[in-house]
Amino acid sequence: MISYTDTLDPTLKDTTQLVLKDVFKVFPGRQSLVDRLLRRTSPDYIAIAEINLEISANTFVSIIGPSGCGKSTLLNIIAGLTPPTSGVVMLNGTAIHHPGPDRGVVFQNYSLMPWMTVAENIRFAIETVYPKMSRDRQKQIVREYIDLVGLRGAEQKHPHELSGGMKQRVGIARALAINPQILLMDEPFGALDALTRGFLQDEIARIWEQQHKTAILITHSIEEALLLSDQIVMMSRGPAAQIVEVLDIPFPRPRKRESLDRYPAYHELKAELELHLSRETRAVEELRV
Ligand SMILES: Nc1ncnc2c1ncn2[C@@H]1O[C@H](COP(=O)(O)OP(=O)(O)OP(=O)(O)O)[C@@H](O)[C@H]1O
Repeated sequence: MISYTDTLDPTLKDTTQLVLKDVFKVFPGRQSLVDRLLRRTSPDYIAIAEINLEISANTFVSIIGPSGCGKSTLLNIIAGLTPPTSGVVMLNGTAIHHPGPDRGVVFQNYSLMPWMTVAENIRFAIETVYPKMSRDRQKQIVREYIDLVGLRGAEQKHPHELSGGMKQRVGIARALAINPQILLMDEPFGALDALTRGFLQDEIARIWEQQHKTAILITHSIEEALLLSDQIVMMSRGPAAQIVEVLDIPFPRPRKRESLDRYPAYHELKAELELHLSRETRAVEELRV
C-alpha cells in the first residue's frame, strides 16, 4: 500500500477542488473456498494505475475510454463507494474515505426506491443528509428540484409509472437536492433511447448553466462529452488503465447542439476522440481473439 498524507500539495491552483493522486485499484483474484480446495488461482486484476488528475471547481468534466477500462471504478472511488488500493482522492483538501453528502451520484440504473413516490424519493435523500431540517423546508426543496428537472405533476407517481427519462430526472433531482459540491454521473443516459437521451443532455446543460456545480460524467458518447464538458479525460484500455490526455473543450456557453459543429475545433476534437476510442477498442478486441 502506498502511503499518503492527508494534506494538499502547496503547488495546486486555488481553484482546484478535487485531486486524485497516484490512484491504483487492484481487484483481488478469486479466493473462494471452492477455488482454494481445487487449488485454482486467478491473478489479481489491476483495473486502474497511477491516476493523477486535478479538477477545478465549477467545471464539467467527462471521462471517456473503451468499455471495461475502469471508468466506473474511478467514479466509485471518487464517490467513496470503493476504496482505492493505493493513492488518495482529496476534496477541498480532505481525503475521501467514504461516501458523503458533498458528492451527489446519478446511476445509470436510476437506483430509486420502488415503493416511494417521486417526491418521497427526493425527500428521503434530503432527510438522510439533513435529519434536523424542518419538514416544511424539506418539502420546499423537493418542490424546487421537481420544478428544476421538469417533473411537476408527477410528484405522486411511483417509479414503475415513469418512463426511463422521467426516472433519470428523479435521479438527477435527488442527487442535486442534497446540495452536493460535486455531481457524479455514471452513464446516466446509457439506458435511454436516442431522443430521450438528447432531451436529458439538454436538461443537464440547462441545469448546469443555472447551478455551475462541478460535474463528472462518464459517457461512451463523444458528442455528449463535447456538448457538455469543459474538459474531457481520455482513458487508455485496461488492465492498468491510465489517463492518456485531458482535452480542453473551448466552445462558449450556453451551447446548442445544432450549432456546435460550426466550430472547426469541434471536428478536430471529435476526430481525436474517435481515433483514441477506436484504437483502444481495437486493441482490446485483438487481445480477445
Ligand atoms: N468488483 C470487481 N471485481 C473484480 N473485477 C472488477 C470488479 N469491478 C470491476 N472489475 C473489473 O475492472 C475493470 C474495469 O471495470 P469498470 O466497470 O470500472 O469499467 P468501465 O470502463 O466502467 O466499463 P464500461 O464502459 O463497460 O461500463 C473491468 O475489467 C471489470 O471486469
